[in-house]
Amino acid sequence: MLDAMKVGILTGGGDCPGLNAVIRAAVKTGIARHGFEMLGIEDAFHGLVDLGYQSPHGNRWLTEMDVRGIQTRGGTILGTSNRGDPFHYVVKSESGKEIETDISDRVLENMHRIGLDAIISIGGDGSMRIAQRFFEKGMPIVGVPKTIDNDLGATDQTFGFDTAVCIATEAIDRLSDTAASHDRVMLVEVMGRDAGWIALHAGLAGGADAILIPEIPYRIDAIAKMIAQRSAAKQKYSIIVVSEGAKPLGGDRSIGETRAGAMPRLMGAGSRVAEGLRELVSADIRVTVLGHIQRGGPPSSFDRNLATRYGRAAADLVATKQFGRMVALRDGQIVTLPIADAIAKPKLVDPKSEMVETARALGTFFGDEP
Ligand SMILES: Nc1ncnc2c1ncn2[C@@H]1O[C@H](COP(=O)(O)OP(=O)(O)OP(=O)(O)O)[C@@H](O)[C@H]1O
Ligand SMILES: O=P(O)(O)OC[C@H]1O[C@](O)(CO)[C@@H](O)[C@@H]1O
Ligand SMILES: [Mg+2]
Repeated sequence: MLDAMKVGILTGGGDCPGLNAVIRAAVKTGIARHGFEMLGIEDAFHGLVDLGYQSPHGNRWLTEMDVRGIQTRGGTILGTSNRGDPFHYVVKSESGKEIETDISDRVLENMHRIGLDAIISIGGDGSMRIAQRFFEKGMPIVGVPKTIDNDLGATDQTFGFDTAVCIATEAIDRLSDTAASHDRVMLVEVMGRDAGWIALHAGLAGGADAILIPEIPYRIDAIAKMIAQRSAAKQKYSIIVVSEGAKPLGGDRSIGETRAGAMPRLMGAGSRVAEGLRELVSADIRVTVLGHIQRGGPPSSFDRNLATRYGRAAADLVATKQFGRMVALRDGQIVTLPIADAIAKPKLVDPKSEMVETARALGTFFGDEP
């Protein structure tokens, strides 16, 4: 009899609703259909950088019991990391300075030491870039696209996005009540990095008066004019959704902290718009930053099902040894394609898209008109 395939599964990048549903589907399909032994790797690649890594569980063999019912839970039972790319691993030099180094060979050695035959990597653009580099170094790896940002190419949607949009929409609904009651300008800052997907979808669903996305740089005087026009038309309040990556025309994103081995943190886009507006309008202005609320909690049924379909398809990809490929959603169907295609270019909002045009048709302002 052939030995069972040993398959490692890990989650990388920021957590997002639906990760546990992928893990459950891949583990159940892997064990029951393909006879795999499934190793849960802790905190993205950290569990393969150091086989003694425990934070707090360490790597562990997963049974069907371990994944029972977890599709309803946010977060990831495996833990994750958005700092720890093995090709740019951060270590402390003798002087205490943080420096980046390539420890990818160690990850491959450790993988062979445990006897793993394949890896399922669940992650966003950052994780897929890492997966592609490992594939090019000979690692048998398949990808599953996740991220609330929905910025990964080659798939119509990543799981987690739908839940994040639902949370942001609910927040806009709630803030609209206060805005209307107090005649205020309410700014809602949402996540999404350099893509305006969450802002666009939640803003349209919540009937926002303005949506500021990275793909359409804004002019603060134009937003002030919109507020004045609304006020003159007896609409004394305004809801403005601001992507964390939004930027003024000719300006740059609002960046907070930068740390070695991690993407720069986007911070302060909403406050920056508020500060600009305070100089131009007399209305009372408040800023709400939704932050990580968008990433936690139970996934929507759409995300659970998408994640479940992805997890099953990823296990099937491993069983048929189709490495270097990622599962994706295309026109409602689960398909597979090279990971390289998914990372070729980020998926951004097209300012001329039907959805933007629909919002404009309803009077939504994008901050770009005189
Ligand atoms: N699988 C991983 N293992 C270790 N580090 C990772 C992994 N994935 C991403 N990182 C680190 O996190 C950084 C940020 O990645 P990024 O935040 O883009 O994650 P992602 O996978 O795209 O998911 P998301 O965008 O949803 O957070 C990467 O540049 C890398 O340093
Ligand atoms: O959890 P962290 O490290 O603050 O990362 C926040 C970033 O991760 C995401 O939530 C997902 O990529 C982005 O929308 C956001 O910019
Ligand atoms: Mg990303």
